[in-house]
Amino acid sequence: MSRAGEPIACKAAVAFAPREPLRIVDVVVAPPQAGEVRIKIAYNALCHTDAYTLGGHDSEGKFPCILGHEAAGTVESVGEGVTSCKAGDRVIPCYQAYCADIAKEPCAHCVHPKSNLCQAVRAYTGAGVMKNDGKPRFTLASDGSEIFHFMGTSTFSEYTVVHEVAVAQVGNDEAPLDKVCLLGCGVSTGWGAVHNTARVEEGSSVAVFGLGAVGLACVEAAVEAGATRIIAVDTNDEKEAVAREFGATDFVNPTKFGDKNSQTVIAEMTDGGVDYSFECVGNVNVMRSALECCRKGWGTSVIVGVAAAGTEISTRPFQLVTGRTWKGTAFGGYKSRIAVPKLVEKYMGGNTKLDRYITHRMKFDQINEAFELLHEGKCLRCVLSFD
Ligand SMILES: NC(=O)c1ccc[n+]([C@@H]2O[C@H](COP(=O)([O-])OP(=O)(O)OC[C@H]3O[C@@H](n4cnc5c(N)ncnc54)[C@H](O)[C@@H]3O)[C@@H](O)[C@H]2O)c1
Ligand SMILES: N[C@@H](CCC(=O)N[C@@H](CSCO)C(=O)NCC(=O)O)C(=O)O
Ligand SMILES: [Zn+2]
Ligand SMILES: [Zn+2]
Repeated sequence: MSRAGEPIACKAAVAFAPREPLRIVDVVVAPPQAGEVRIKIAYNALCHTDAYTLGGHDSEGKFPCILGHEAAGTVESVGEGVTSCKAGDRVIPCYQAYCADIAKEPCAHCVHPKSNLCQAVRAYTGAGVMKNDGKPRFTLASDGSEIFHFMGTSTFSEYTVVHEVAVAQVGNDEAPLDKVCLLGCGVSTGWGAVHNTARVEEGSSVAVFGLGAVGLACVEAAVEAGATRIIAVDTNDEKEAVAREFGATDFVNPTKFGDKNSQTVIAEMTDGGVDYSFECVGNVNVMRSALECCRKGWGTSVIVGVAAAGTEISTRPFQLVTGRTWKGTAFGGYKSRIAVPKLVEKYMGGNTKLDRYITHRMKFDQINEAFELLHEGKCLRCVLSFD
């Protein structure tokens, strides 16, 4: 029986306050308004950014909220005027929207070839509300109080409401949602950081700092781009095996460098520095090392990690005067709604390591255990199922 136009009561994992475990409670999800889509979420993975916001490090973090932004599901119903998807479509919610083929007046970023930072709904997703009326669509079943959205996706709920501009079609009917949910954030971001943001060329040398799913996706893409030296850097020795499996040629652990810093060690290993580096940790000191381990003259460092509120990056300006470039990337530079179905096809073509990032599977109600695994460095991606 269709529940279109009606509120839906369901389970969600609510973050009531920073640094508190999520609580699975009954919530009410309002019907989608104009330009909105209600999605039944099937699978979620945890990204470090969920942990970062739950940890109280996000200057945009609002509580209580429903976290989650790496997921896949099926459209339950759509609001007035929605044309790009319909009930029953298999979709991936995208925290990074794309409005060019939907909005009457697309934003400047969506029409510009150099940006994927759609601004159509960004102010609202940052504030944890929907654009139409400036309110959330979630309320607590127990007392009717409002619960904020997160990153415009809030996928840690059986049902969520997102803006139409944030809904990517899976496209391929055969694509397994329990795998392609990963394309909603971390893996796509690492692939895109290498191919779109840095544009790593054949024969390059690369250093990747942080070997979670994002960093390993950088390693995977660097191999694909033809990099011949890939130095994997992590403080956890247990990451060496998986880094080498993904194609890293070297592994180093900065806690074992003694008096030397990472930039000195990597410059020595490469006779002057790497062509490209990727910071996939979210630590401003590591960001500095990642920049400074790049080769004078042309080395480029890409910041992928998300650093805590209040922190700032620094380096000697001389590092840039002498030809290094410091860049950053959000969702790997992919224009989300048009890129995601292509990434699904790439996966279906069989030439990716996407399955390998899934190290754990759990039921949705084990979500706090999944967060613990992520913090302990024991998992790349844990996929949570609602069934
Ligand atoms: N820019 C984007 O669009 C985007 C997208 C997804 C994730 N992120 C960010 O990317 C980062 C990585 O995400 P993830 O899900 O792979 O995280 P993760 O927690 O799975 O992996 C982080 C890795 O960094 C390692 N590490 C910790 N401190 C280190 C140090 N000082 N030096 C070297 N390695 C260190 C850890 O051992 C771990 O292996 C996070 O900051 C996340 O918020 C950004
Ligand atoms: N809210 C934080 C910034 C968080 C951040 O940088 N998010 C990344 C995506 S992380 C995905 O796991 C991003 O894409 N940022 C671009 C954007 O949010 O528009 C803060 O306020 O510092
Ligand atoms: Zn846009
Ligand atoms: Zn993420």
